Amino acid sequence: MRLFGLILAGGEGRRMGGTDKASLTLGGRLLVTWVAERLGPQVEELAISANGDPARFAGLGLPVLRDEHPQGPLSGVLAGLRWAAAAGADALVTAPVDTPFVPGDLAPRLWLAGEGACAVAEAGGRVHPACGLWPVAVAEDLAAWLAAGEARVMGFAARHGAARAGFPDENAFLNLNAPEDLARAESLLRKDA
Ligand SMILES: Nc1nc2c(ncn2[C@@H]2O[C@H](COP(=O)(O)OP(=O)(O)OP(=O)(O)O)[C@@H](O)[C@H]2O)c(=O)[nH]1
Ligand SMILES: [Mg+2]
Repeated sequence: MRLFGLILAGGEGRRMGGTDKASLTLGGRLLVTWVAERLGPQVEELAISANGDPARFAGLGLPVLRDEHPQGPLSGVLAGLRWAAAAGADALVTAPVDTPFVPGDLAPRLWLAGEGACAVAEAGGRVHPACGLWPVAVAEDLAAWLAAGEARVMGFAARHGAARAGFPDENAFLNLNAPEDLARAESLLRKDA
């Protein structure tokens, strides 16, 4: 089984005041670095899904994949699936750049839950579909789904009967959408220290 990984960082961060969330720091480290360090060891190859100037990620040494048509996170998933398929991977594991505490066993648990088919993460009764596993075989169906104007990750997961992989720690999926979420993540870090 060849699993590739993708950090979703193609959003505009409007709730964060229009900041590129990848460039925010938590505990003195870039958010994109947090996610790269957690997801990278779980996959064979890792890339970043982002629009705008790719030079801002040069320090990470990872491929940067642009959306063909930015239409939400699924546009990034499609670019990632095409990249993974071209390199002979079986599936892509995605995690958003604003989820710094993403579990170190995300990929294997998603893989086990879905037995290689689509799977999404769940913790504390909430589903986190941007933390998901997508077989390369769904790429063209995703392209058609996006072309039909659909954009919801949860909707696409449901369309493929995605399995749910349960995780014990809700904080692992803490999503930094607004400045107060970043403050909460900083306070969790201080508690752990
Ligand atoms: N490739 C790609 N990723 C996206 C797109 N829109 C959102 N994302 C990513 O999907 C994840 C979840 O999106 P949000 O939490 O809404 O982030 P966002 O869109 O940057 O923030 P808001 O503008 O406040 O909604 C984040 O990691 C985003 O970077 C897009 O059009 N293309
Ligand atoms: Mg958004």
